[in-house]
Amino acid sequence: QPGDHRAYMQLALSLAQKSPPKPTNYRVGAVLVDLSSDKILATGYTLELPGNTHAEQCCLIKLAEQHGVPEERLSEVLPSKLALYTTVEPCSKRLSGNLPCVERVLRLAGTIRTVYVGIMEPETFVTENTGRKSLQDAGIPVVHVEGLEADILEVATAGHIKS
Ligand SMILES: Nc1nc(=O)c(N)c(NC[C@H](O)[C@H](O)[C@H](O)COP(=O)(O)O)[nH]1
Ligand SMILES: [Zn+2]
Repeated sequence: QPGDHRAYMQLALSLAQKSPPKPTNYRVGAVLVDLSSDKILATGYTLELPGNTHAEQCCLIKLAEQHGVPEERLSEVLPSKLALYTTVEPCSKRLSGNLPCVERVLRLAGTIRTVYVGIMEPETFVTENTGRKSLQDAGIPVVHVEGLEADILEVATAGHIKS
């Protein structure tokens, strides 16, 4: 129901506000929800975990550690109907060269069923985020949860040098 989506996106935004501002990325929050139980399996925000980590990546790292499996084998241990909420759409390319979150989500296709996003990625670092198409081509709908765009963008870019 729309109300739930908004609540999860609002939670993701509150997580994003914990991210240390940096000029070279966005401050993003993510929540991974088990649709069968409506329980939150993991939360994450940009740079929460050591290394140049993304919000979505932090959710997956935490679950991999909890279950004692590598991230790419999470679909063997997680419930089979999950939804990922992320304030900014998953990245399809990272200037650092690290594995993009779209790839991380695609590895879990069939487990992560839907991706809910607050805004599409701005063009500051990557001019065209091709993630939405990749996900939808893999049968993972990307759904825009409306209403928080201005707040999400403000939080996401708080570390950027304002021209
Ligand atoms: N969805 C998403 N979640 C994040 O937690 C995050 N930081 C970004 N940001 C996307 C942006 O395109 C990359 O941050 C830059 O391309 C720099 O790449 P690194 O972050 O240094 O790997 N996007
Ligand atoms: Zn990412």
